[in-house]
Amino acid sequence: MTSTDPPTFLSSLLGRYKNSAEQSRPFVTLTFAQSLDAKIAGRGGKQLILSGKESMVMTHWMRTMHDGILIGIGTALNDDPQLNARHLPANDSVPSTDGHNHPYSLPRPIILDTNLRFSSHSKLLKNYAEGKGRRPWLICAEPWDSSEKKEWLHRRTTLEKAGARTIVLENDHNTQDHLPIPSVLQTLHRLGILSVMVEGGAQIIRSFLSQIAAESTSSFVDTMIITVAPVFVGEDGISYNTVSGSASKMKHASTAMFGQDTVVGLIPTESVA
Ligand SMILES: NC(=O)C1=CN([C@@H]2O[C@H](COP(=O)(O)OP(=O)(O)OC[C@H]3O[C@@H](n4cnc5c(N)ncnc54)[C@H](OP(=O)(O)O)[C@@H]3O)[C@@H](O)[C@H]2O)C=CC1
Ligand SMILES: Nc1nc(O)c(N)c(N[C@@H]2O[C@H](COP(=O)(O)O)[C@@H](O)[C@H]2O)n1
Repeated sequence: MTSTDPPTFLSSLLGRYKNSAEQSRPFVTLTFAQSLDAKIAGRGGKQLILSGKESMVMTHWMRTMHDGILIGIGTALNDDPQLNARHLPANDSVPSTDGHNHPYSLPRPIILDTNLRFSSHSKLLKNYAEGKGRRPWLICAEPWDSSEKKEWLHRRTTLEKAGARTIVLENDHNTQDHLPIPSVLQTLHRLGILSVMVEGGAQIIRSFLSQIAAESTSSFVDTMIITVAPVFVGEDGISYNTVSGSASKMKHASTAMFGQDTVVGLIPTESVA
């Protein structure tokens, strides 16, 4: 392995993603970093850098191995993330594969944002405007209440002018509920996203775990990659909470150490390892 190759841990897990005509959704990797006491953020949602340098580099490799990277609007507003691969080694000998000014293939940022609360001053939009990142996609839904429509349309115009692409989900749901994961995935697949890395936060992780729990097999998550940092956050930290019925659907595939962090890979129970 050279410094310009992804870790074997990732290529073994994600090399299973082979597209076929029967596939109607992207391959899904659910991934996040947690503490020993299963917290993903600090008190009141304060962003915590739990991953050490080595596992953060691993996460950035993982980003380059997916067509899309999906987060919830809670994470987008709280963390103002960049979702790029800036921790990877500079390598001028590798040409950009996606027309942007960087040597690695960057995933498409995708934000589940029903009501278009995303900020037009976000780092994702700034990076896109500067040619340093892909155009972010916002998945949203029209409000059912017609009195909210005008404001919603105004926000949509503002965000599109700032560079975002808005994707309005078919109106088969109520905006009081979360965007339905199956239609989000089908829509992404139709738009050419064949693999997606789901990075969080807490509610998004919970929605995907609920989806796993609801199916007889894990037909919505192909791989879970969890970085466990050797720290305790304490009881006022934010947890995603386990979802009853999801645990038995995923089984251990491999574990690797990246610096001081333990990174665990899980695959659907019915898969052949
Ligand atoms: N340690 C780690 O690896 C990570 C930690 N984090 C942390 O997580 C925290 C943010 O988590 P949280 O506040 O829960 O926000 P999320 O990022 O999970 O976003 C939740 C919001 O997304 C929207 N949404 C739309 N569709 C769905 C759906 N199907 N399921 C769930 N949400 C949906 C909802 O807002 P609406 O109805 O308005 O659309 C919802 O309130 C931050 O503290 C961040 O630092 C985040 C990522 C990784
Ligand atoms: N792998 C990982 N380790 C942590 O310790 C984290 N806090 C996160 N968070 C996720 O990464 C996003 C920040 O990305 P950028 O550094 O801005 O590119 C954050 O929003 C979470 O999605 N991940």
